[in-house]
Amino acid sequence: MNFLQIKNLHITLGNFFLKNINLSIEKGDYLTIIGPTGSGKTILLECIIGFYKPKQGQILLEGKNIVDLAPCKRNIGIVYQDYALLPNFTVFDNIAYGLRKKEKSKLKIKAKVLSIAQKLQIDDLLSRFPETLSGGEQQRVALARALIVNPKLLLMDEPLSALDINTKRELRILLKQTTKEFNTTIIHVTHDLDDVWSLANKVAFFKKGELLQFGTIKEIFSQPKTKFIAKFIGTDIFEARVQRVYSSGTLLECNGCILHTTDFQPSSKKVFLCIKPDEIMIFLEPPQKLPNIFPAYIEHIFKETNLFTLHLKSNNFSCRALMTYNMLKQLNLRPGKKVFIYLKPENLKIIPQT
Ligand SMILES: Nc1ncnc2c1ncn2[C@@H]1O[C@H](COP(=O)(O)OP(=O)(O)OP(=O)(O)O)[C@@H](O)[C@H]1O
Repeated sequence: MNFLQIKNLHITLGNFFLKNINLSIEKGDYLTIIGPTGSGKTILLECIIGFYKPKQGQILLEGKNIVDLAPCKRNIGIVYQDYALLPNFTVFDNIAYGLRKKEKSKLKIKAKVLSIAQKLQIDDLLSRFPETLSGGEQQRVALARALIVNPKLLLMDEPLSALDINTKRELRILLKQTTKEFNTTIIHVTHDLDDVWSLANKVAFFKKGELLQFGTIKEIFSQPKTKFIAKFIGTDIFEARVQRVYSSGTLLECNGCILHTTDFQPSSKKVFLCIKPDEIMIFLEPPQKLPNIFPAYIEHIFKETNLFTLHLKSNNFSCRALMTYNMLKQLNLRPGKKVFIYLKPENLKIIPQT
């Protein structure tokens, strides 16, 4: 039995439809929901918590269909981007708020609040009021308030998006540690692929009310099902033709280059070739006896967060490569420099052109 199973779910809200959603997760899974704006990610969360009733379908939590259960009876917590703390309550009272409905012993409440506040490193803030806290501190309080009642399932709608990069990083670590310790099952809506990489083990991709792909993080990132998903997750896409399928892979023609990949796509001759910028290798001299080596030069180098993106141009195509600062320095890479690109056959993925 799956911990959470969503079966044939249809939701209608005004002119918007979520259509035939099917997915299931296990206890302790961390599912991130991604996709363009307006694709129905929040509506799905709010349907799971019980704010909207589906038109059709089931939401089975530990085998029990909860669609007719009042939100307060579902034992599902939710954390929003804007924290939604009670302004006239201290941090202590905000965290204790939900627990007081279940637990009457003041001593037990105090001990639980202290314990979770310590875990989330906000125990020195307990007497303060929300408006005196930073965004990162408020989000920790919101998280403590959600976790203290030990929800079966915790839903989070862009919980880190209002925070700066460093606070996001710290909170991701805390989120990972705390939810692991509590063995919380999480569904987290985000626009930030760093959240997906650092937190999730499963990913659901939505577009215009449809679940386009659902799978493990490896499946989504290494085998995106459509060109749209591949682009969204930052992969470079090229049109290619299958030349030959052989026992250990496929030979492709792409802009006049012949490429080897270990991937198969037998259903289609015309395919898209996906190259992930973090999987491109750069050499100063052409390595011997390796396939898929192309001379290129560096057009531009851009700094993005703590990595550098190199824009590379070969005779046949342009692509991007991600590098650390150390790598850039070690190879003395700069705009205009000639290099050799190595596209490892295992890293080249193909999807059909439909
Ligand atoms: N109560 C409502 N009644 C009618 N339409 C709604 C309602 N709530 C949301 N919508 C519409 O449903 C669509 C999906 O909304 P939703 O908030 O789920 O998108 P989202 O994928 O979470 O987007 P974002 O990434 O921008 O937060 C949007 O077009 C939105 O305008």
